[in-house]
Amino acid sequence: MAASYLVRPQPVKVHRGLPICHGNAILQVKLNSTEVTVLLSVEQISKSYGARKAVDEVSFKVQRGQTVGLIGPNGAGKSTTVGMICGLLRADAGRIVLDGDVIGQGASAAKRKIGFVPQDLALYEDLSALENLKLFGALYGLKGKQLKQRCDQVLALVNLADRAADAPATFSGGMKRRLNIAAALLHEPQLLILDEPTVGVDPQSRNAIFDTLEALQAQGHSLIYTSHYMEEVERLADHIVIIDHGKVLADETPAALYHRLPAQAALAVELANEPSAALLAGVQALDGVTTVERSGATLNIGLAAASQAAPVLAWLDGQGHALLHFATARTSLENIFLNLTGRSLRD
Ligand SMILES: Nc1ncnc2c1ncn2[C@@H]1O[C@H](COP(=O)(O)OP(=O)(O)OP(=O)(O)O)[C@@H](O)[C@H]1O
Repeated sequence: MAASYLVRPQPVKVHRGLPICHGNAILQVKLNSTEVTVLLSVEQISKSYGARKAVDEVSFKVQRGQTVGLIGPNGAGKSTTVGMICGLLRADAGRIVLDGDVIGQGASAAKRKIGFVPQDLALYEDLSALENLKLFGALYGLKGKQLKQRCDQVLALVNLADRAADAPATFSGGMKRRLNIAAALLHEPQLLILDEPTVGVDPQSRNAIFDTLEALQAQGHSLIYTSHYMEEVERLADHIVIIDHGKVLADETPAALYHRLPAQAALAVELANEPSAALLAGVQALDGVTTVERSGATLNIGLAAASQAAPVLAWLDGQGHALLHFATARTSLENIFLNLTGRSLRD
């Protein structure tokens, strides 16, 4: 809250959640630094559509300069949650505080601090990319030299400067999405919210979107990124909020989530012959083995630590099994949802 400050601090540059202190700017803050770095506080928000509770007492925070990944399967409540944060939907209960101001219905200064990239593209297909941006910029009250300057800056940021004169009708899905991101950045929001920005986008364009988002992160922007792909959220997010049936199941750093997984490493061993049930039971009984599955002649083994791979291989060798091939890998965070719910993130 603005009232939390003894003196409102000078603009403090942040990078990935850490304030970069200039002079004694940060010393002017009365309360502890944790409160000062919180940009968005989502506090027990709920929303029902008729009898269906889409969002059920969801809480999380976004620190300045941080990227929060909001992940959950289809229908988990992600879009409803970000819709309430943007003030597009009214929460039935709870409150949302952005930079000290409560987000409500109607136009407000607080909402101007948010840039929103919705799931459905919002572009005029037949206007040029630049004309689209000029239109959105004008809606935000930008004009003249400032509007032109911001259009050029955001086009460069999303790597579309050379396509400024072309219409989105001629763009790939990924390029349209990047133009949509550019439009959301025109008014220099403090928080950029992207709702599943890679849906319907090919892998190359997906990488171009990630490049854009990583450039924004390097500039100290704060992001909320919703997805049902764990590897996307893992790549981008400093903090991951897992949501299912409208409820928060976990709210942690990727590293902390990894620690919640029983298996930290995966070992795949291809044998000359299909392994017997007795062999599977033998592997399962070894120290550090969390899971064993058989796929044809390959054993897929979950390990509590990567260091347990060598004793498992030695044991198999000792049983007289010819090992044709083996490979180890870090376990995937994708498994955390399965671990928390017993279901897979995607059907
Ligand atoms: N306008 C609406 N009217 C009625 N029910 C809705 C409406 N919008 C969403 N829902 C329901 O609310 C729940 C949460 O939907 P929401 O779109 O927030 O989930 P999501 O996690 O964003 O899913 P997706 O990844 O499919 O977009 C779902 O059960 C959905 O069917």
